[in-house]
Amino acid sequence: MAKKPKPQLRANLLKNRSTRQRKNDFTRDVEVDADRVFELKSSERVRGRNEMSRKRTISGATLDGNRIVLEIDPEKALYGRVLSSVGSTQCTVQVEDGRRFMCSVRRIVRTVARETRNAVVAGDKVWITASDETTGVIERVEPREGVLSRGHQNREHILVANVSQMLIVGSAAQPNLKPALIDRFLVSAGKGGVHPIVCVNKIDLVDPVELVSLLGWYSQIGCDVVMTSVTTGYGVDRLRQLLKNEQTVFAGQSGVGKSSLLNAVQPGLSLQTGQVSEVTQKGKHTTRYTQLLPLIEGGWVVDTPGIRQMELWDVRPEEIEGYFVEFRPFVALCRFPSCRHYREEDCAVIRAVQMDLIPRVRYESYLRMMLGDDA
Ligand SMILES: Nc1nc2c(ncn2[C@@H]2O[C@H](COP(=O)(O)OP(=O)(O)OP(=O)(O)O)[C@@H](O)[C@H]2O)c(=O)[nH]1
Ligand SMILES: [Zn+2]
Repeated sequence: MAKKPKPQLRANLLKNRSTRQRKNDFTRDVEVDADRVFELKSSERVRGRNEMSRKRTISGATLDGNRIVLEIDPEKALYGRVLSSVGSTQCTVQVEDGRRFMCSVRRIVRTVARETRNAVVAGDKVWITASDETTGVIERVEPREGVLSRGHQNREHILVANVSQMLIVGSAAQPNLKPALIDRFLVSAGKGGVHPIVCVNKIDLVDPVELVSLLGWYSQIGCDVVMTSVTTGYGVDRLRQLLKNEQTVFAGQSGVGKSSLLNAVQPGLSLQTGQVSEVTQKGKHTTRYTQLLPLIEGGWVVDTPGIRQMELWDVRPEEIEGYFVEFRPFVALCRFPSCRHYREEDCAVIRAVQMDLIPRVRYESYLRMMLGDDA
């Protein structure tokens, strides 16, 4: 039987390396599709075609709607998850049967990625072919859901992909609970499209009744809420249940007990924090990178310094209001459509705060974020 020809896809690719250019060999229809695929920024689109883009034929790819899908060999390919990616070239992938492979990335995978730097990131679901027992090549990256990133648009740096929830850890005391910080993390979770869980640890140090009203508010705006004490073991089982089969990023200020909680959930977990030595012109540095820690009961957690310090995640001031979900019923009632709910006349949000329909702590968090006061 004649061998089925490999599907071919002609696409207008962002030029990411300088090889020969082909001119005048495009068809208009495909070109439009390809533009959609790459969602070129308008600034890039107005540049001369020869400067920024060129035509290429990709063998072994098909178009699924707007997306280029790279062909894989179903007999050979293994499905897995990227546990860590150092410099986006050396990726550790754990496949479904639990084996781990150190993988490089097939060049075409970078070529079809919208941004080469983010072609493969920790958390990605990928198809690989094994070269031997311990090494392999990444052949395809599945579409991402729940992406935590830093920076904007074409300067975006994706920290971790396919996160389903964020565990926002605070401590009842030592250090004191900081609702403003919890609220910042909530905005980040909202922006990344991941479900928030508010965890208040060290409840052995206070009377839990003091926390009920605040935590009630968090529960009302759709967060899961859990109180824990690593010292007494209170709440640890419930936390373990919340983490099971989920992809969870740990966030929270230093000293609140994130590492202690990880170890309480699964002994030894927090010791696995990733570290690499990097030699640069300024000498040798130790860089910690994003690493997924698989849970024995299913799912995985991410606990990385870069992700813990969420103040790095830029959210524009005018975006913030949208992440304070309890403001929503009132925003439309403000006199000015552009109301920032700060000093404007006839602001329905401020009225709602005065009537205790919106908790004052949440409103204060909003103002701090909107006005850029991180103190
Ligand atoms: N009383 C009390 N102390 C706790 C509890 N959980 C953690 N601690 C203590 O709090 C301190 C900080 O805990 P860590 O687990 O290192 O906190 P962390 O959030 O990982 O801190 P960073 O690594 O700096 O981000 C340690 O001395 C822990 O023993 C708790 O539930 N109750
Ligand atoms: Zn207003």
